[in-house]
Amino acid sequence: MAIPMRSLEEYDIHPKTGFLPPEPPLRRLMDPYYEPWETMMDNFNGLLLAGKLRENIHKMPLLDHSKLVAVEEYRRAFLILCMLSHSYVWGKHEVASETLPSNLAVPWTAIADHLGLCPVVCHASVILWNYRLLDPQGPIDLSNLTTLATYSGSLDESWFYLVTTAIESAGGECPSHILSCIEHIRENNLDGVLQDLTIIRDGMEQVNHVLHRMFEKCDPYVFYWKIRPYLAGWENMAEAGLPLGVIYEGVDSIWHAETEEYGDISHLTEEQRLLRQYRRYAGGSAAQSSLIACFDVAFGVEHHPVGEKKSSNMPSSPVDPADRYRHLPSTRPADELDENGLATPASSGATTPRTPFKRTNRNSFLRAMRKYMPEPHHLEHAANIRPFMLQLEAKFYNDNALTDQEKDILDKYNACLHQLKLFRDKHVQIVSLYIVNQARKGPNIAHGGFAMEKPKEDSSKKTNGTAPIPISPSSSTNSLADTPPMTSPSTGRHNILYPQTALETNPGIHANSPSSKLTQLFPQLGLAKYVDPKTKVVRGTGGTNVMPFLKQSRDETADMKIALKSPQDPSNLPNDSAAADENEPKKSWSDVLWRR
Ligand code: HEM
Repeated sequence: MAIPMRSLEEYDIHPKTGFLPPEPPLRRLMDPYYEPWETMMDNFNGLLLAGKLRENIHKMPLLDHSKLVAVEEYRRAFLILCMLSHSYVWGKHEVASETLPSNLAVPWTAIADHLGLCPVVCHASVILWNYRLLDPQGPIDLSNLTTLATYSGSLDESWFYLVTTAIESAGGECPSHILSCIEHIRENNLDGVLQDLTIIRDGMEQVNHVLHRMFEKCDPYVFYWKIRPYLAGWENMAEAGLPLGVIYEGVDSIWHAETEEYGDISHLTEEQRLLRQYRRYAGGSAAQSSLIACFDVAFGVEHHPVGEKKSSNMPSSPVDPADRYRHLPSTRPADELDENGLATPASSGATTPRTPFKRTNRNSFLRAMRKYMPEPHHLEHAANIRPFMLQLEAKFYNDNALTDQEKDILDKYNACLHQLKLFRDKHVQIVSLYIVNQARKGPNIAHGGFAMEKPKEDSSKKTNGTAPIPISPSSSTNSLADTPPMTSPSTGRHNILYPQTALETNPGIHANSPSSKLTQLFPQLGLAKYVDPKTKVVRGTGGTNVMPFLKQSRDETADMKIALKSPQDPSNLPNDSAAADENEPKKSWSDVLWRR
C-alpha cells in the first residue's frame, strides 16, 4: 500500500510562496521583555563599526526564550541572534572570539532546537526570514524588497540576500506542484502531471532569470572581503583561530544530577569538560536552500562524492582524501574522541537534528547542508518523480509505444532538468567571479582594501612592501592590538583583518587561548586545512573543493536527462544528450569554456 503523502503544512510549504513564509517576517519582537535584543539591533551596525558590539553584548541580560510564542517570533529571535553572535565571534578588525557568552549561546541554541536548526547563521535566517516589502501590497520581487538586517550595512549585502529571497519567491509555486505531481503520478492523472511539470519548468526559468541579476548590485570584491567573512561558521577554521570551533557558554556545561549526562561527565577531567562545550558548525550558504535541494529530490538527481563518479562530461579526478566532507562531520569535536581520548572518524552526522538521508544524494557536503535547513523542509521522505520517468523510458524501449502525452511528459521532465543545469552553469560562473578570482587576486591593497594614511617609515622595520596593520587602540579586550600577529608579513597582512579568508594553512591559534591548551592535549582534533598550499585550491564553506564540486554537481544534473533514441536509427545512439531536449539552446562560448 502506498504511504500517504505528508501535507503541504507538514512540509511548511505555501502553495504560492513555497519555503518563504506567506507573510513577511516580523520586523520586531513586540513583547517588551525582548527589548534588550531589539535595542541591540537598532544600533547593530554602528556598534560593530565603533568596536563596541562585544562590550554591549556583555551587558545584555540572559533572556528566557520560552516567552516567545508564535513561530514568527522564534524566527525573528533566531535572526537577531545570528546577527549578534556572528558579529560577536568575528568582530570588526578584532581577534575572533572562541567563546560565545551565555546570553547569546543559551537562547540561540534553544531557539535553533525549536526550529529544527543548528545555532549558526543559515540560509533560512538571512534569506527566508530577513526581508520586508516596500509596498506591503506589492510582489515579493526585486522591485519591492528590502532587508531587515545585514552584517556590513552595505547595499551589496542587501542585494546578495534579496536576489536569493527573490529566487525563493520566483520558484515559490514549484514545491507544491512537485508534491501534486507525485500525487498525480500515483493517481495516473497524466494531464495533471504534465500541467505540474509545465508550472515547475516555468518557475525554474524565472529562478534562473533572477540569479542572473546577482551581478547588478553585488560587487564581487565587497562580497568576498566585506560580507562573506561574517557568514563564515566555525568548522574548518583553524587558520582563523578557532581550531575546535566555538565554546557555547552555558549550553553544554549545565549538568542536571538527575540525568544520565551527569553520571557520564563526573569522571571527566576539566579539559575534557571544556572540550565538550565546543561546537563546530559550517557557515551560511545558499547550498542550504530548501528550494534547490527540493528540485534535486524531485528529479532524482544523484550526487556523489567529488571525483568519485565519472560523469559523461567530466574526466574523473581522485576523491580528495583531505576533504573533511568525505564523512559527515560531527558538530562537536568531543564526539570524535573515544574514551581513551583518541580520535574516531566522524561518521554519524549532526547532533542537532538527526535526519535520515535518501541515497540518491551521496555527496556528504550536500547531505550535511540538510541539517542547516528547517527540519520540516526535508523532502527526502517524499517519493521523487524520476521512477515514473524511468518507467516511461522502459515502456518506450520495450513496447515502442509511448503516447504523445507521455512523450510530452518526458520532454517536460528533461526541460526541468535542463533549467536546473542552467542554474548550476550560471552559479559556477558566479562562484568563479565572486570567490575564486577574489581569493586568487587578494585584496586591492595588502591590508584589506582600506585607504589609510601611510605612517612615517622606519626603514629598519620595512616589511616587503605590505602596509602596516591599521589598528587603533581599542577598549576591547580582544582587539588585535593586544595580540601577537597571526601571520608573518610574508603571508599577507589581510589575513589578520579577515582571518576567515586566510589561504595559508598555519593554524592561527593564540597563546593562552582555551584551544591552545586543548589542541596540545588532543592534537588530533581541529587542525583541518582548507586550502591546498601547493595548488592554492580554494575550498568552500565547509572545506569542499569548490570548483570541481560545483561542476560535478552541474554535470550530475545534466546526466539525469532521459533521451529517447529510436532503436531503428543507429546514428541516434545514446550520448547525444541534446537530442531529446527541444528546449536546449545552442551552446554559448561560456558554456563551451566551462565544459573544458
Ligand atoms: C554571490 C553569490 C553566490 C556565491 C558566491 C555562492 C557560492 C557558493 C559556494 C562557494 C558554494 C560551495 C559550497 C559552499 O562552500 O557553501 C555554493 C554552493 C551552492 N550554492 Fe551558491 N553562491 C552564490 C549564490 C547562490 C544563490 C543565489 C543560490 C540559490 C539558492 C545558490 C545555491 C547554491 C547551491 C544549491 C549550492 C550547492 C551546490 C549545488 O547544489 O550545486 N548560490 N555556492
